[in-house]
Amino acid sequence: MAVFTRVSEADIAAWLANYSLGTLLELQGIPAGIENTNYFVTTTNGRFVLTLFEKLTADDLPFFLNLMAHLARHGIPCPCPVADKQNRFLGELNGKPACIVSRLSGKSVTQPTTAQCAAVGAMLGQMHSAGQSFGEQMLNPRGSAWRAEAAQQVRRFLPPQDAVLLAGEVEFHATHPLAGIPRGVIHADLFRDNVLMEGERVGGLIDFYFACTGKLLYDVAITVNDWCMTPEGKLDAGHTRALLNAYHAARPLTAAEADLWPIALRVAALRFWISRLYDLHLPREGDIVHAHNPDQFKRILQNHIASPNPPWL
Ligand SMILES: Nc1ncnc2c1ncn2[C@@H]1O[C@H](COP(=O)(O)OP(=O)(O)OP(=O)(O)O)[C@@H](O)[C@H]1O
Ligand SMILES: N[C@@H](CCO)C(=O)O
Repeated sequence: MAVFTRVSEADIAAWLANYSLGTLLELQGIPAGIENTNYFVTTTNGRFVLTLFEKLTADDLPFFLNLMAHLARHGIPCPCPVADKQNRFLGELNGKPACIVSRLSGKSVTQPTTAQCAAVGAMLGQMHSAGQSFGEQMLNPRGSAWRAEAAQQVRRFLPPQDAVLLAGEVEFHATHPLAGIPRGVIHADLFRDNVLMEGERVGGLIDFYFACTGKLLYDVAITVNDWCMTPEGKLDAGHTRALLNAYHAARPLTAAEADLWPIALRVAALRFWISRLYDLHLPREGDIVHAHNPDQFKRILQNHIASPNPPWL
């Protein structure tokens, strides 16, 4: 249930007076999601999504809101923040930082087709290209320092062979960083549940709150590790090639990126193995329990280590 902070029709009607969005027609809580409170808001001017941020603070948010506005301006179907009458994207509602963004159409899929993988690859390539002209920077909060620190903290919960695998991988990536390849704005969490599909086309990319500045190939690896994975934790070669070829047509991959592809897949798997272990064993106070299974990413990581020639273009 992702309505942590209640908003009444009277609350939103008063809040909307700060905007040029017309008057409220309908307010509906959105049950999906685990981080923020989300409502669908329909006004006389259209369909929107209201988000109340439960953890991110008003200091964190301008990067994400400005990024979404930038990408939307470039034609990427991502939520576009609406400015209030003082021309600000960020407001406050019921004691929480809040914003209202455009509502996109489509539904997330769980078993993507080859054509849908290609559509996501193309959209990711376009997003990376459009992101090149975004002027703001954000360090990756789930980068190498975080990996080392979080791995240290979860180590004591693991059986010995998993602790060895984890420590070995953290060390490997600390000494084999993804160097000398293109950087830019990355989504960093483009899993299936963060893409709204309309048949074979992408209706929307959502949930930009892990976005940061990083290696573009790492973002491709995060996306492939979710979209192109079989239930056994191995890459589906057809889906992977479809996604990569469509990406390449939008933002050409380089020879240096080809060389680093196996390592990018490993470090992307490691990041989610660690975060899932951390959320399982060390949940933050007030976190609701959710069912992301760390073992799935352990298996993916082990399979990547065992197959050093993953599908490429
Ligand atoms: N701009 C949007 N347009 C259409 N639907 C949206 C939009 N933003 C959110 N949604 C819907 O709301 C649901 C929850 O949103 P989201 O995934 O951003 O939740 P969250 O709690 O912020 O993040 P998390 O995925 O980390 O739990 C999505 O699955 C989607 O159905
Ligand atoms: N996409 C993440 C959770 C949200 O960041 C995962 O599946 O572990």
